[in-house]
Amino acid sequence: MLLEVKDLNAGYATKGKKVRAVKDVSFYLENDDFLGIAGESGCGKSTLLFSLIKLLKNPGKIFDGEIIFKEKNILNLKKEELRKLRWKEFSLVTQSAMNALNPVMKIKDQFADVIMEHSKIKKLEAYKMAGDYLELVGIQRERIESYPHQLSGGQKQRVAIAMALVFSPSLVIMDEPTTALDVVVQRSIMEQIDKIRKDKKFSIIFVTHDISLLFEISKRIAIMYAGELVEIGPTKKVYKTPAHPYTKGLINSFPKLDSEIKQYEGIPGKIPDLSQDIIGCPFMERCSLATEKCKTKPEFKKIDEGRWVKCHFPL
Ligand SMILES: Nc1ncnc2c1ncn2[C@@H]1O[C@H](COP(=O)(O)OP(=O)(O)OP(=O)(O)O)[C@@H](O)[C@H]1O
Repeated sequence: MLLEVKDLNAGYATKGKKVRAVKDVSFYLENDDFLGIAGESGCGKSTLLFSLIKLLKNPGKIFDGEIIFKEKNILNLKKEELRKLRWKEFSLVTQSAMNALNPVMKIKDQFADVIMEHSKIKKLEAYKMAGDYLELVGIQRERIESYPHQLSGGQKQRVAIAMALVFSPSLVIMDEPTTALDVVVQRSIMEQIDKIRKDKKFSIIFVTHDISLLFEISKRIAIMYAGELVEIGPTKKVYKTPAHPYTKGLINSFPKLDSEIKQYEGIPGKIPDLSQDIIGCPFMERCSLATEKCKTKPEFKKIDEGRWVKCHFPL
């Protein structure tokens, strides 16, 4: 087991208001796994990702729970211990990663900075690694001599991804890594990342608004609703036989590549206010199958091998 998350609660406490963006979330991640996280805007996906590697920024806070990464509870680690794990054991790629590149430094020196700060590797070797990793993500190695402004947006984002992979971490967290790019470039980058992942056998947790890409490319999928994890399982099975009514609604709300049907339905209603206490199932107000029982909180229960759902009446 690479990562185990137990009853994680996180969110934002400001001016007497507490937003519970991640509520009692539990799941695990194996080595060589590719977990996609789906859910509507504001359901807590980014808060969850940043909590996992303790990078939640103020006023964000982890309230309680456990995050066990390679048998260590991340939440008990001191700053210095955590710093040693970053880049080497886990790394992060965000939508704006490419903007974090220094405009007045050649790509090779940006690699060298990261590599030399976290290892005893010397400059020339770091330059060679920069070239190797650029090639890995589909950029000619000569481009290590370029400055960021000489690269396209897609290339810059590939550079940021290459940097996140340079120490072969076991876990790469990706929060909308390709959203700033056009759809064709997005797909091609994600397909390439998955190829590298399979080859090097690391794990990815991935968030994107492109739900069809998420369903196509991930091995397992987690569905979040109003801060809660409502379903998790192998992607193909979840797609074919969604167990939570919200998952079914979400699948019906995006166009399918394999279908003639051009019309797709949205889910009426909106996600509840996360600063209010939610009693019972958070999806109850929008669910056509809801009964009196849904006023009580459903448990996250196992329904099949590797599949869990939080619903009193799974489909
Ligand atoms: N700095 C903050 N202060 C207060 N509340 C916040 C802050 N950042 C996020 N939130 C709230 O936390 C909840 C979850 O936000 P989060 O960004 O994790 O969701 P998300 O699913 O990643 O959304 P999106 O898909 O739009 O990125 C939302 O209700 C959001 O308004």
